[in-house]
Amino acid sequence: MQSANLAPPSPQPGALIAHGLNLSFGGIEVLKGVDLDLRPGLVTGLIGPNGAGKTSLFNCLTGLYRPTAGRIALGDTGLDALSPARRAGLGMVRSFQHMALSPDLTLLENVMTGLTLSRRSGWASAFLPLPGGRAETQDAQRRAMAALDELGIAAAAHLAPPELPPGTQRLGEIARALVAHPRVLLLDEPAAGLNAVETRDLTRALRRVMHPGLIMVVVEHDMDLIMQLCDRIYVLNFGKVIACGSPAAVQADPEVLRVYLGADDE
Ligand SMILES: Nc1ncnc2c1ncn2[C@@H]1O[C@H](COP(=O)(O)OP(=O)(O)OP(=O)(O)O)[C@@H](O)[C@H]1O
Repeated sequence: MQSANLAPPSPQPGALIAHGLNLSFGGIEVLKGVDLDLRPGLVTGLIGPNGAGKTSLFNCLTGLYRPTAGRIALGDTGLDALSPARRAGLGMVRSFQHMALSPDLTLLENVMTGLTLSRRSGWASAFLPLPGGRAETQDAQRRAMAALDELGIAAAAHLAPPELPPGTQRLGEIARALVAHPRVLLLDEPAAGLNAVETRDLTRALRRVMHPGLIMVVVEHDMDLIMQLCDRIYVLNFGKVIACGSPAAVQADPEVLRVYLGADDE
């Protein structure tokens, strides 16, 4: 069993690494010296009480927020000077809390929008007789259908999101995020608004789509999902990493228990 200590694991090729991240807003320190080692082939959970800094940390990784100190790298590529769009171009995809699908497109079309960045001809080619456009659209449809199939919701491909239960819509959002085969998938509260059965199905689907080249990072308050899905967990409290390790090790960590049992008087 891995121990819940803060010693940084040895670096791994292709990992998403953060070192010494600080973030402040108007003198208030939101992140304090955060180190992360997010590895390909592992699902890493990021947990902590409300306001601990989890979403802010996601925002630093994707480039939405500029840390006041520290370094972030994906494999050999330093990300610090790169815009959110450049980071997305490197294969970093993020789902936002409550990021809805478009109600005016079918589920399949929604997932196809996840390929927009990698299309050569742009969406005009889907409607105009441009050379190569039709083949590209057919390829996008094939890829989107494969993503839906992988998540077990291909039967709903031609329905519009308002016709679908929340769990299927959420899986559709995941399919849209996965369709372009990202290197890094950052999920912000994927179980928000789902019932227990939908959350269980989501957990299984996320486990199924994991592969050795994918770095999956999940911020979530649902502890069942976190404990069943994650290989490693970082626990944040007041902007600091207080524990890191396997689900079993983190659950047994006295500092984590103190924070989660409400005995934290910091
Ligand atoms: N743009 C901002 N301007 C000012 N303060 C901010 C900003 N973004 C985040 N914060 C502050 O940073 C702290 C951490 O917020 P953050 O949303 O990252 O926490 P969290 O762990 O994701 O919380 P939750 O679980 O409730 O989503 C909070 O005190 C929040 O008010």
